[in-house]
Amino acid sequence: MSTATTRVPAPPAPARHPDPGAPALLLRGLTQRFGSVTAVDGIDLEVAPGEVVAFLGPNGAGKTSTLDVVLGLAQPTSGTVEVCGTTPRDAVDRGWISAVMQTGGLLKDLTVAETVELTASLFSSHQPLDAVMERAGVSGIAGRRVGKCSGGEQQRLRFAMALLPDPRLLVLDEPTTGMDVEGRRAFWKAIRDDAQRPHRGRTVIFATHYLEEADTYADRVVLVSRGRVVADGTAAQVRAMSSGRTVRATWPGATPAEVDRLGLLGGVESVSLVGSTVTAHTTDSDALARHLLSATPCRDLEVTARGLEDTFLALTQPTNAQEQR
Ligand SMILES: Nc1ncnc2c1ncn2[C@@H]1O[C@H](COP(=O)(O)OP(=O)(O)OP(=O)(O)O)[C@@H](O)[C@H]1O
Repeated sequence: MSTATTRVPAPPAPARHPDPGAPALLLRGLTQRFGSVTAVDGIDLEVAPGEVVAFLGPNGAGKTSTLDVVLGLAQPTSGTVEVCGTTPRDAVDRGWISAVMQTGGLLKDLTVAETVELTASLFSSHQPLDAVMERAGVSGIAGRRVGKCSGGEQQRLRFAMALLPDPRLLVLDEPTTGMDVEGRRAFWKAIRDDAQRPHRGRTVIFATHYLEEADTYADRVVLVSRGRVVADGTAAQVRAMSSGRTVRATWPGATPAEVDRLGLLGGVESVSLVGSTVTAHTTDSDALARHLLSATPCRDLEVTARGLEDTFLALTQPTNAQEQR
């Protein structure tokens, strides 16, 4: 009988760095259903290395369901996800992706430094502890017990823990919920300073329902509603998606019927009357302003570009037809 043995090739050594040409994140047709609820409804998204992306949407838009799949915490119903060119699980194992979640993961009797040290012991290799604490802005509170740290300090500590493997992709799920203004500012300063360090190329994706956070801290805003991407671009581009302007004026003694008739003018999308203030959204503000100043007793006329908030509402609020479904 032959005793020939079959040589089994050794598994390839783990790559220490992701393929530089691979997107930091690639979602194709990502769908997540929970029973009859479609939480994520076919999301396609490609994020390049180094981008800071806000995943913005109202409650229940599907942000957490998407990020859970990206982090390998859940399997999608259908569609594909690649993190740095590999599967989420593999990316987690290699330390290429890590997360700052809203809650959990902290023991309140340990100090900040002990927490970072304990977390570091779980990695086969990690960044120097002093360096991650410095970058996350917790060096000054190294000896403080976690239970005595404010919400913002605890989030910066989670950030320090997430930096230990020096991840290429950092995922933050509504990281500043419940923080005061100063805590939010300090947290975002630490995140931005880290992302802007030369040659790091760290990609950051953060879920938020704070418009101002998306506007201020993200290079790119991906607006999601009902499990779908409804806008994608810089904050300025997303704002411009709901074209048009807001025209506001004081109309003493206006009747609802008179104000409703403004809706018949070309370009007027909506009009409302509160007290004697008329507010209209229109794609032709010149024509509406001319009409208000010449054919009505309106005064104190104001024309403003739509804000991100108007766009957010316009793109995420259900239409009547959707409400009736
Ligand atoms: N495990 C689950 N079982 C059933 N339904 C779920 C589950 N997880 C999420 N959902 C539903 O899926 C939808 C999307 O939820 P998800 O938490 O992803 O939204 P979100 O944008 O993160 O919202 P929030 O900002 O409130 O956290 C919601 O309708 C939610 O109730």
